[in-house]
Amino acid sequence: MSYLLETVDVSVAFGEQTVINKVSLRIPKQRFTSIIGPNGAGKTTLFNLLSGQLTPSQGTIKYKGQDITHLPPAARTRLGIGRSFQLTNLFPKLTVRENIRLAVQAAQGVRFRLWISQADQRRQAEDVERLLHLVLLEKKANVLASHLAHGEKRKLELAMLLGLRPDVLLLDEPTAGISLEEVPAVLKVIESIKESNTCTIILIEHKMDMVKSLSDHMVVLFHGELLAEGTPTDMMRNEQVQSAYLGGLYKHDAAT
Ligand SMILES: Nc1ncnc2c1ncn2[C@@H]1O[C@H](COP(=O)(O)OP(=O)(O)OP(=O)(O)O)[C@@H](O)[C@H]1O
Repeated sequence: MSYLLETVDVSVAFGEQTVINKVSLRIPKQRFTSIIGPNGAGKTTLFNLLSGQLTPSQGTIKYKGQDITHLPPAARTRLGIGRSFQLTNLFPKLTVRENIRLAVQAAQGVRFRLWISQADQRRQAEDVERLLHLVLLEKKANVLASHLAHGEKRKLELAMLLGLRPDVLLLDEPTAGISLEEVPAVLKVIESIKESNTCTIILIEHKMDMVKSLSDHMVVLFHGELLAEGTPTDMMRNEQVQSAYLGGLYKHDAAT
């Protein structure tokens, strides 16, 4: 199996507290990997290491075999690592279609060109419509982003990320903060992205049940350490994982 992203013995400490402790991970290419673990396990910190918001105090991060440990976030984005940023990248006064068009144009580098060919324009328009369809926002294409419900904003954010044509998509709790009724639609969009087979997806989530049917591979973090990894079925059966979630090591409704 080929691996896209790899961490080798990566650690991070904030003051006295070691938040990620010697984590070695290999993320398989073109697969759906979920990083799960209870609150405070270190999931977001690990994402920050992958996307470049944080530099590890120890260890190495590799992307397509290249050492990216000290590359800043923008350089990683250019290499094809796309990360969702909890709705901060939307333009509220533009319509849904205009928002997606901006992302598609950025990927084609046409925003800074004075002239673009008709073929490029056509390709751009086709891309925008394809993404609108993929994230189930066709009926909202002409609505201002600021007028969307929270779950719809999440879907728009996904379309914009995909517009940038990433090789790997880092999704940080994509259903967090949205209403229960909207969760299935957002999960359906994520499933469609998976089925489109265009990129490797890494998602963090603290509720195991939410992502077990979507995931090919699961990584379980606990107290900053890699507790276990494997298929969702293996993880559901794994006694250490069960006790981390259910057996009093962690008293929360995280597994439900
Ligand atoms: N910038 C920071 N400074 C100090 N401590 C931090 C910082 N960021 C995270 N932490 C601590 O690191 C630990 C892991 O946090 P992190 O956000 O990575 O966990 P998580 O698994 O993503 O949790 P959640 O599911 O609640 O988002 C927590 O104890 C948190 O308080």
